[in-house]
Amino acid sequence: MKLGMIGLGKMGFNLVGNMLRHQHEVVVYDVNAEPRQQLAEQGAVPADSIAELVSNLQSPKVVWMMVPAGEIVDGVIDTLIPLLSEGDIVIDGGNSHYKQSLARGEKLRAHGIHFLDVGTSGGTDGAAQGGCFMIGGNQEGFAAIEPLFEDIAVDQGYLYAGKSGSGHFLKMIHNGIEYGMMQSIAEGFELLDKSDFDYSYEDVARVWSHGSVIRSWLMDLTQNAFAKDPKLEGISGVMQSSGEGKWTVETALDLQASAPVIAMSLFMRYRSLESDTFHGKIVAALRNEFGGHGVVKSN
Ligand SMILES: O=C(CO)[C@H](O)[C@H](O)COP(=O)(O)O
Repeated sequence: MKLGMIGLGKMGFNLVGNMLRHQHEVVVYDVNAEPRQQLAEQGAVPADSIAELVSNLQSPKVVWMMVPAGEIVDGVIDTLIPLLSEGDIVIDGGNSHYKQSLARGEKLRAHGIHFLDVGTSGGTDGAAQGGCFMIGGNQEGFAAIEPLFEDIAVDQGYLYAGKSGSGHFLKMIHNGIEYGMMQSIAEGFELLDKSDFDYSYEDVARVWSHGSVIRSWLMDLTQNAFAKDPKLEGISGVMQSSGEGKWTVETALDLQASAPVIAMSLFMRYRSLESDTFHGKIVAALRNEFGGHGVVKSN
């Protein structure tokens, strides 16, 4: 099929490569000219603007957005609306908040445009070789492009989950699980590191990756990371986050559901951004006040 891709960062770029390998025709646009040019060399049709991209498509026009979550998504949708017609399909494959996807679905529905909110997982390799897609939104729109997902997903790696928002909700929960799993793996290795035993962490990750209950892609990636740097001395322990863990915890609070592992994983990320804390000083001061316990003086 023929479709347009807006946003050629790591994920969008690799998805286009995957689509081209499966003989789909892809018209590509990004604010940066370089990835457009690189993909043109692989057979994509480069466009200099969103309007040019849309004019290169046939009805029903299918436009996939792979741009950073937030205002940029709304900006692209506002640009697309006057360029599209009833029955056309807009896909948001980024990590948007599901509530925003619900609202965007409504907005596009008012123009007769189908909207699909698609959570995309599998990292950059998955995007290039076969990813995992969690799809919400208009069922008619999904049915029209299901063959695309059959091609670009790993075997059984796509799911039409239901109404608008359900794809991005599923991806948000997936990322919450991801936080908890990564934190748990990390804590296990921290305990090994603090013990009296002398382990090769690469070997440990390898053996845990083979037949153990905790074997997983994340464990494979742990092995890869230790293979490159046996004690990870080249990187600091600052753990950034881009919002999905926070949204998962906010959702747990809204639902009055308990999600302690995911919540603590999120807070551990925040803690890693600070080298010292005011609350730490207070607890240390109080221990000193009530028990005369020693404090570490600051420089
Ligand atoms: O969606 C992803 C993986 O599934 C992205 O890599 C996302 O950035 C991960 O979340 P965070 O940046 O908060 O760790």
